[in-house]
Amino acid sequence: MLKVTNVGKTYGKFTALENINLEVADGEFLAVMGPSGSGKSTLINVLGLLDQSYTGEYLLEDKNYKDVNDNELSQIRGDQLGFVFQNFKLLTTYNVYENIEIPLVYSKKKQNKKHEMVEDVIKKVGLTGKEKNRPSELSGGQQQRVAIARAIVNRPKLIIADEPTGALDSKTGKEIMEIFTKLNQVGTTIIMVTHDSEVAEYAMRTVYIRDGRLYNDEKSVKNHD
Ligand SMILES: Nc1ncnc2c1ncn2[C@@H]1O[C@H](COP(=O)(O)OP(=O)(O)OP(=O)(O)O)[C@@H](O)[C@H]1O
Repeated sequence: MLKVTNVGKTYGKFTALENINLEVADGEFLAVMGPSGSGKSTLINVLGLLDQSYTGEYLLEDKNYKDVNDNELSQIRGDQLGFVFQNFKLLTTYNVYENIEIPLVYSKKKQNKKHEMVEDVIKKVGLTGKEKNRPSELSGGQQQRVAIARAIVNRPKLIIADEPTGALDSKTGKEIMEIFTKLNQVGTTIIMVTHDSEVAEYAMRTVYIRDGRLYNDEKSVKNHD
């Protein structure tokens, strides 16, 4: 799915990522753990094609998008990637259906096909009957379900989730992780940032980031100190 080779990122004199090497296979479910400020979001921004100003090489499905312009990049993001964030990032004036439909707005698919795709993901995340509700009328867990439905409606190859359970109580968080597990079981590749080791257990593999460096296991992080 993707290969990161010797990637680095600086903000002025500050090194946020250093010599990152990472390969993620098709169908993997990877958790990225690390303390606050360790570089998790910075890494995810590179992987999600949201930040092009890094050094080293990042290949997504063997392609290097470093010199692609912003317009093309947002199209590639829309076609190939699905994003889920801690604070859901739903549009408050849109209802559930309209929020989920957003990634399909520029798609050339027929209207009835789009409708079918939206209804299909609404069913998958268990929100049937809530189509007309606004986000403010939903619980946190339901809002995250909307965000997941929006992330998967275009059938992306890769889902990038940044602390998807961070704003949820543990029971609701578990329900959300069960949705991710099911998506992974049907072949979706997932990269998830989390602070929570219980949440990371849903992933097949965990990598650790500390001071902008990536480690394959917790022991090697500790040995580094
Ligand atoms: N735009 C920026 N300008 C300068 N420094 C930045 C910028 N963005 C992030 N940083 C710094 O880079 C480091 C890594 O930040 P990043 O947001 O990737 O951490 P994180 O691991 O995602 O943290 P958290 O878990 O708190 O979200 C931090 O020390 C942060 O202060």
